[in-house]
Amino acid sequence: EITKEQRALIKAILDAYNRHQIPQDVTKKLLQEQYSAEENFLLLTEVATSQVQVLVEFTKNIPGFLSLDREDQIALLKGSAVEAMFLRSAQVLSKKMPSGYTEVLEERIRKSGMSEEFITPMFNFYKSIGELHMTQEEQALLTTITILTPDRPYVKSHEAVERLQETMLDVLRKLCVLQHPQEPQYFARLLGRLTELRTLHHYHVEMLTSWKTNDHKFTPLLCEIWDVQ
Ligand SMILES: Cc1cccc(C)c1-c1noc(C(C)C)c1COc1ccc(-c2ccc3cc(C(=O)O)ncc3c2)cc1
Repeated sequence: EITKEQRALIKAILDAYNRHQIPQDVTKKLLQEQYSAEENFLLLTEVATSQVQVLVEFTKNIPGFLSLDREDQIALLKGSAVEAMFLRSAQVLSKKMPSGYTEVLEERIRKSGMSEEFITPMFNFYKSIGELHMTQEEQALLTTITILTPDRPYVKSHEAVERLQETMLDVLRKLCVLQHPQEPQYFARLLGRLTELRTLHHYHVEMLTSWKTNDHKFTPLLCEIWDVQ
C-alpha cells in the first residue's frame, strides 16, 4: 500500500543518503594516525566537520526542505546535526567492517578526552541501534525524520516542518510493516531511538563544555553549527 509518490520519495532520499559520503581520505586517517587523546580528538573533529558538510548536502536533497523558510532551514540543521551524527556514527559502528575500522573508531571515541559518564550512554545507544538491523532506507528515513523535527529552537513555521515530517513518518511506518512483518512493534522501536537521541544531545552539550574547559579547539564549521565559543 506504498503509493507511487511514496516510492519516489524513498528513492530520492536513499539516493541522497548514499550519494553524500565522507571522503575516503578522511575516514582512512582514522585507521592510520597514531593514538593519543589529542590525536584522537583532532581526528574526530576532522571527521565530524566532514560529516557536517555531508549532512548539509544530504539535507538540501530532502524533497520539500528547500521550500521551507530559509532561517528555519538553518534552525533545523543546527538543531539536528548532533543527532544525525549520532545516527550516522551508530550505523558505522554497528557494522562489523572488514578493515577493523569499527574497533578503531570505537577506540578513538573512547579515548578522546570525554568523561566516562557520556561514554556509557553513547555506547548503549550504538548497541541498541545495532540490534535493530535497520535497512538503508530505514536509516535514511530516520535521519530525515530527525532533521525535520519541528520543535527545534528558533523554528518559526512549526506547521510547515510538521507536515513534512509527517509525510516521512507515514512512509517509514509503511516501510517497517513491509520490511519487518514479523515485528509489528518495529516502527515504534525506531521512534524510541529518536527519544534516546534527544538525551544524547543533552549529554553532548555537556561534552562540548568540558572539552572547551580543557581548551580543546573546534573547526569554524563546528563552532557555527554547535554555537561553541
Ligand atoms: C563523539 C561523537 C559521537 C557521536 C556524535 C558526535 C557529534 C560525536 C562528536 N562530538 O564531538 C566530536 C568531535 C568534534 C570531537 C564528535 C565526533 O563526531 C563524529 C561524527 C561522525 C563520525 C563518523 C565516523 C566514521 C564514518 C564513516 C563513514 C563511512 O565509512 O561511510 N561515514 C560517516 C562516518 C562518521 C565520527 C565521529
